[in-house]
Amino acid sequence: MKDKIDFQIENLGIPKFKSPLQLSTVRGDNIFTFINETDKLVFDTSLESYNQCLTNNKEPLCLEKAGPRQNIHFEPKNFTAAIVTCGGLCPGINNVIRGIVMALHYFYDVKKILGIPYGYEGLNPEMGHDFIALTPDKVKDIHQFGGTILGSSRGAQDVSVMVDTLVNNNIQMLFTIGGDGTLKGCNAIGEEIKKRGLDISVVGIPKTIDNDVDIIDKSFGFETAFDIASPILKDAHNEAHGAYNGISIVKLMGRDSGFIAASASLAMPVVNFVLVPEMDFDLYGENGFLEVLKSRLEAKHHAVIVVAEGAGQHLFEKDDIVTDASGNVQHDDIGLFLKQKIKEYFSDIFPVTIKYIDPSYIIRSAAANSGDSVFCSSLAYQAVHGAMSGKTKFVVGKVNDKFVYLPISAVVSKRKKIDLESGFWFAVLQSTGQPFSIK
Ligand SMILES: Nc1ncnc2c1ncn2[C@@H]1O[C@H](COP(=O)(O)OP(=O)(O)OP(=O)(O)O)[C@@H](O)[C@H]1O
Ligand SMILES: O=P(O)(O)OC[C@H]1O[C@](O)(CO)[C@@H](O)[C@@H]1O
Ligand SMILES: [Mg+2]
Repeated sequence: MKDKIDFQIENLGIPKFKSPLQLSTVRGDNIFTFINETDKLVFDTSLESYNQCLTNNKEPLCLEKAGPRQNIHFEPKNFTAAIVTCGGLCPGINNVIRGIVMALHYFYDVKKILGIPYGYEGLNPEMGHDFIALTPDKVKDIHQFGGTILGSSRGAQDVSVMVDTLVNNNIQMLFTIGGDGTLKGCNAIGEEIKKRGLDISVVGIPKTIDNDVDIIDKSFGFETAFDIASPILKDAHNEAHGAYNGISIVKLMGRDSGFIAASASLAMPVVNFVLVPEMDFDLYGENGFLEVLKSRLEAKHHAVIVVAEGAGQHLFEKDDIVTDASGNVQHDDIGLFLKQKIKEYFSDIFPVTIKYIDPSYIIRSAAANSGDSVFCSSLAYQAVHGAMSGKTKFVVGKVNDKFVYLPISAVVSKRKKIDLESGFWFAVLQSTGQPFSIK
C-alpha cells in the first residue's frame, strides 16, 4: 500500500547542503534521528477509516512529519531571514519570535535576521518603518512579555510590493506569525514568489486566541487566553451568588468560533449557560433562552452566562455589515444586547440583579502561560527546520498531538468551529447543565 500525500508541501528544490546539525541517522544511539521525507503520519487514525482504506484498496491520507532534515536547501550563513507578526495580539508571539531567532542563529548559523515592523505594512517601503535587527541578545528576554516586539497591523498590502521588498533586501526566508488572514497573505506572497521563480521560502506559524485555524489541534495562545478567562468566571459566579436572583454575564472573545467561551467554562465549572457562534439559539418561546434562564433562577436563584462575542448575531437586525481594515466582520455587541433583553424580560416577572463583565483584550495581551511557552518554542524550531529544508507555503502545527507540516492552503479553506455533535460540546453541556437546544 503506497501513501497518498494529499497534504503535499511544495519544495524550492532538491535540498543539496548537508545540515550542520550533528544528529543521528539510525535509531538506538540515544541521539535524535533526522526526519526522513518518507516519514509520514496517518491523518485519520480511526479504525473505521483504516478499514475503509482496506475495503476500497485506497491509500490513507498522510501528513508530513515536522523536524530537522539531513539535507537542507539553504546554505547556512549565506542568507537573510525575516519575521513578521500580523493581526490581533495573542499570548506567545514573542516566544515564537525568540525561538525562530535562536534556532536560526544557533542551529543553522544564520546571522542576519530581520524583524518586519507592524505586520505586512512593514513590507511596504512607503510606510517608512525601519526593519529591526534580531539577534539572540535582542530576543533573549522577550518571552516574558505579552504582545509582539515587532508590532502588528491589519489591512491589505500589495503582494507584489511585499515581494519586491523581500528581493531588494535579499530576504530568502519569511516567517509569518498570524491568524487565517496572515496565512492567506503568506500563501499569496508564496504564489507571487513562485510566479517570479524566486528562491524564497515562506512559512506560517498559526496564531489566534480564537483557535479557529482548521485541521490543527490548537493554535498557540488559545490555552493562555482561556486560562486567563477562567478565574474571571469564578469572580462572575461570586457576583451572581451574592444577590438573590443574581445574573452575571461574561462576554469573551471569539469572533466566529466559541472555543474560548467553551473551554474557559469547562475549566471553571460554575457556568450555567455558554452561548457560542456555532449555536442558533432563540431568546423567546417555551424553550427559548429567557424562559430557560427563568427556570434556572427559580431553582437556584443565581446564574452565570458566558457568551462568545460572535454568538447570537442572527438576533440583530442589520442594515449593513461593518468590517475592519482586513475585511473581518465586526459583530454587534451581544453582551450588552443580552443584558438589555434579560432586564426587559424580567421587569414584570421578578426582580433580578445583572452584572455585566467584558474582559475584552485582557485575555490576549498577556504573556504565554507555561503550556503555551513550551508549545511556542517547539513550533518555532519546527518552522525553522522546515524552512531550512526548502519547504515553502507551509504551516507548522500539531495534528493528533504530533508536530507536522501542512500546506497553508489546507488550513485556510475554512474556519475551525465547535462541532455541536462532538464530545467537546457534550462535555460543555454536561458541565453547565444547559439544555441541548435552546429554541
Ligand atoms: N487573502 C489575503 N491575501 C493577502 N493578504 C491577506 C489576505 N487576507 C488577509 N490578509 C492580510 O493579512 C493580515 C492579517 O489579517 P487579519 O487582520 O485578518 O488577521 P489574522 O491574521 O486573521 O489574525 P486574527 O486572528 O487576529 O484575526 C492583514 O494585513 C491582511 O490584509
Ligand atoms: O479589536 P481587534 O484588534 O481588531 O481584534 C478583535 C478580534 O481579534 C480576535 O481576538 C482574534 O485575534 C477576535 O477574537 C476578536 O474579534
Ligand atoms: Mg483572522
